[in-house]
Amino acid sequence: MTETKLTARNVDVFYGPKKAIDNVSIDIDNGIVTAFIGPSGCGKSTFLRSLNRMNDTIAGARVTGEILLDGEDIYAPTMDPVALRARVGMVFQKPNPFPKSIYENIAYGPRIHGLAGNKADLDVIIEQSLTKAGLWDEVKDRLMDAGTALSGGQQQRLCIARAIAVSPEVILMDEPCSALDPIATAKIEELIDELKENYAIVIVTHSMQQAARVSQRTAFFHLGNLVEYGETSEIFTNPREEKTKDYITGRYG
Ligand SMILES: Nc1ncnc2c1ncn2[C@@H]1O[C@H](COP(=O)(O)OP(=O)(O)OP(=O)(O)O)[C@@H](O)[C@H]1O
Repeated sequence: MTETKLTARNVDVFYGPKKAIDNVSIDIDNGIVTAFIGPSGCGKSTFLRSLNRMNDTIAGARVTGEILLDGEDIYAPTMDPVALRARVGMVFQKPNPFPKSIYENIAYGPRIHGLAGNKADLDVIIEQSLTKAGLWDEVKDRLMDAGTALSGGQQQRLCIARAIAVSPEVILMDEPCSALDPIATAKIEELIDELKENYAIVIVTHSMQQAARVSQRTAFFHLGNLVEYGETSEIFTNPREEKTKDYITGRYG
């Protein structure tokens, strides 16, 4: 049984006068991976960013409608966006470790959110986060090395560990494998599969094969609209909408 973690109701997103997302409503469940697919420019990243108020950081971007996290309005004036982004973490297309040690990359979040009382607590969080991200064995003997000295795939797992370190409920991933080779991609996909037990995961991907491999639900976007949303197996074998069928059979996009 899954439970709804995030609910979007009638969400529009504008960049200045231009509407990039048009009246999207969707429920995103806990314990599964939800994939956002669709042709370039259809609004996948824009909608993803609205789920943890990352669009707040873009001048001219405006979100209307309602987005609820466990029933709580994330755009309410009482919601602190920094605290929200710890609960709804994000991993980007290009791995973006801070120019600091592996240790400090993970320690930063728990420190600013007051999650560790002392160094021993922090050490535990760091080991646990790196273990969950499948990176501990590779880095345990060089935690003071620069995060940027790791391979691209390791850097992406470091960024996942950094997101995990602040105990998020949701992890948003915006094309997390697009800068990685197939082996590093396979590792991240395995990791996503393991992590889904404990989080709601949303992944934007250009790869339909990846969506089919990692997700249980798929949302197909086109020109700012959510065209179809359902079980991934249904979307890929028996889509209801003609537009979805055209996209998954490679007719455009
Ligand atoms: N910062 C911005 N300022 C103005 N317009 C933007 C901005 N970011 C995106 N857009 C526009 O909003 C629309 C949706 O873009 P978005 O990046 O969300 O699509 P996408 O489906 O994620 O695309 P891609 O798959 O190519 O990454 C596009 O028309 C894009 O040009």
